[in-house]
Amino acid sequence: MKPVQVRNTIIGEGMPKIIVPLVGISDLELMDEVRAVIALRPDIIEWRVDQYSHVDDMQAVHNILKTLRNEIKDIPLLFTFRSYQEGGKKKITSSYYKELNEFAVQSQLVDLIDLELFTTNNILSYLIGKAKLFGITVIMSNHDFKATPSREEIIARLQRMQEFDADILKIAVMPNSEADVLTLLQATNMMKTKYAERPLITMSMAKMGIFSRLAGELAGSSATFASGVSASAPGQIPIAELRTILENIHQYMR
Ligand SMILES: O=C1C[C@@](O)(C(=O)O)C[C@@H](O)[C@@H]1O
Repeated sequence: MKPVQVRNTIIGEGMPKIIVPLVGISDLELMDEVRAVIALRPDIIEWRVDQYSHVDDMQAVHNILKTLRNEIKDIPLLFTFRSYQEGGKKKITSSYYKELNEFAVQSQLVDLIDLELFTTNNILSYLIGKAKLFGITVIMSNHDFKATPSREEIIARLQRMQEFDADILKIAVMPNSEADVLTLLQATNMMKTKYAERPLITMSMAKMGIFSRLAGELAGSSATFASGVSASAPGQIPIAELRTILENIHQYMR
């Protein structure tokens, strides 16, 4: 597996990287939130654009994105519009999904972009092409907020992302039993050891899935999401506590 470097952060090497989301809905909230999150020293900051109340106003998105970029300086910034079907806040058309992500890629203000696997094929291929052209790292993603697919299905989805030439492959699933958490961890480890040429990010959500957010170094997930000011998905734990756990595992595991 080849690590991916984004600014000074190397994903796929050493301790799993910690990503903290921004979920503010107004400009004011986002400004307060970004300052608080920077102070928590995340490896990567994710802007969950679907949470932003002016997401359908491209000029507003552009303005706040410039401000966020100025604030966070050299910390890698991930731009994520999470679709409504996959747990996001806002319903938009597929043409606006295309427009928004294309704008982000071309803006030179973001370092990574989240593109969902289950986006219409031609839009997905188009956006990946654009991202490659502009040197933006693509995290391709899939989310199941209801259940955990079989180990084979999880691996198949991650393989499809790799076939699309995504730089990083990500899946988040919901456990309905402890065994489901182990299924996600097994799928991650099988993918990593047998098929993955690129870094993976995997998690089993909610309280039951917490182990998966800590076990990246064992199972093969190269990054994990922690909460900063607020969580963006069930099961995220505060960054300071997560970092202590990951550092202890890193120190005593090798
Ligand atoms: O895809 C993910 C993972 C996530 O859903 C989680 O479970 O931590 C949180 C989201 O903000 C992010 O875009």
